[in-house]
Amino acid sequence: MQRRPLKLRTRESSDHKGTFGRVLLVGGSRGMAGSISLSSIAALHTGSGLVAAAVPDPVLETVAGFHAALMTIAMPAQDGCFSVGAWSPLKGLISRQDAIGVGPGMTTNEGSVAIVDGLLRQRQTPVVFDADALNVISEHRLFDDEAIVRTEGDAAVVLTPHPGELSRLTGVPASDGDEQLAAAQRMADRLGITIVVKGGPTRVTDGCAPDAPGRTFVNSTGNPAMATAGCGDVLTGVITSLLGQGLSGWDAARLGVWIHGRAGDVAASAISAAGMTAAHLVETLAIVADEMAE
Ligand SMILES: NC(=O)C1=CN([C@@H]2O[C@H](COP(=O)(O)OP(=O)(O)OC[C@H]3O[C@@H](n4cnc5c(N)ncnc54)[C@H](O)[C@@H]3O)[C@@H](O)[C@H]2O)[C@@H](O)CC1
Ligand SMILES: Nc1ncnc2c1ncn2[C@@H]1O[C@H](COP(=O)(O)OP(=O)(O)O)[C@@H](O)[C@H]1O
Ligand SMILES: [Mg+2]
Repeated sequence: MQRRPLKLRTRESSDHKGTFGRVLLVGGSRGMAGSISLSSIAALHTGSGLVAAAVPDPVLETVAGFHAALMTIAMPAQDGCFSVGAWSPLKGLISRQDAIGVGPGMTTNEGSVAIVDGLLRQRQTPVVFDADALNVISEHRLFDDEAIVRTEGDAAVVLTPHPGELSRLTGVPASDGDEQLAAAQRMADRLGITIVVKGGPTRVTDGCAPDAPGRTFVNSTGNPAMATAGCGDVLTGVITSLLGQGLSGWDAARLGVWIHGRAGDVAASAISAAGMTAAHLVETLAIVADEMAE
């Protein structure tokens, strides 16, 4: 089996939905309802017990229509996106979640800024920041504030930038892969977080182990068929699910990119490199998910 980084335990008869975590995906907007739906369904297909999507009210029915098992929570909206009034009800949901994933399809409007800033300042629930959540961090330089640095005992923070998002976060051009990884390692060490540098191959770097600064994992799965809309949104749901199942940021990110790439490899050979979409990826994820525990 291609260098799986770690192994999940197998399921037992005494297990129940709570055993596998309750997670919340936050994102979506009119025109980008699919992104947060892919993240949410990916969390279900990675084994979460309970998954809800907190979305702007106008897209709730669209998101809910993607999967009967998915719960949806309507948030205050303006022009089809989160309004600044969305942070208050969302804040009230945090303590009940085992993990949160935020960013896919949310846009970088003022409602998104309030949500991302608030999720960065809380320390009790693990959070994956992806897509427009990363763009909000870049545009408003939220990482300049030392108050968001994670220390021992704080819940995990995992970032999942593609090279374009990482370029906005670090100022290092997407064309300079090695320097982008070095900048990500420095950022992970400074902030005490985990960063998934997506691409071919994907690398994971982590600053949470005092005795192993900048530790890095190079993923051995995945392929260019995954260069298609929504495949990163799927990964957000995978890592959120594994955080919700009790894994650390380092473990959830490494195992998450590994099983995500495995699903991409199986889907590409079953469908075709050009024809595969994120919809195929998220379905194949459900088929290969047990490889995390075999
Ligand atoms: N169905 C949906 O609702 C979808 C919504 N999406 C959302 O759309 C928003 C914008 O995300 P996008 O990623 O599409 O747009 P971005 O503008 O953030 O990133 C796309 C650009 O980033 C650069 N880039 C990305 N990967 C690169 C690489 N490996 N090497 C060099 N340059 C690279 C390229 O310039 C590319 O045009 C996000 O919120 C995302 O979640 C997308 O995920 C697509 C699907
Ligand atoms: N050439 C490639 N080889 C391996 N994986 C790839 C390749 N191109 C893209 N991917 C993977 O596909 C995903 C793309 O993420 P992203 O650009 O955020 O997609 P989206 O935002 O559209 O969902 C990442 O997980 C990335 O690692
Ligand atoms: Mg993306």
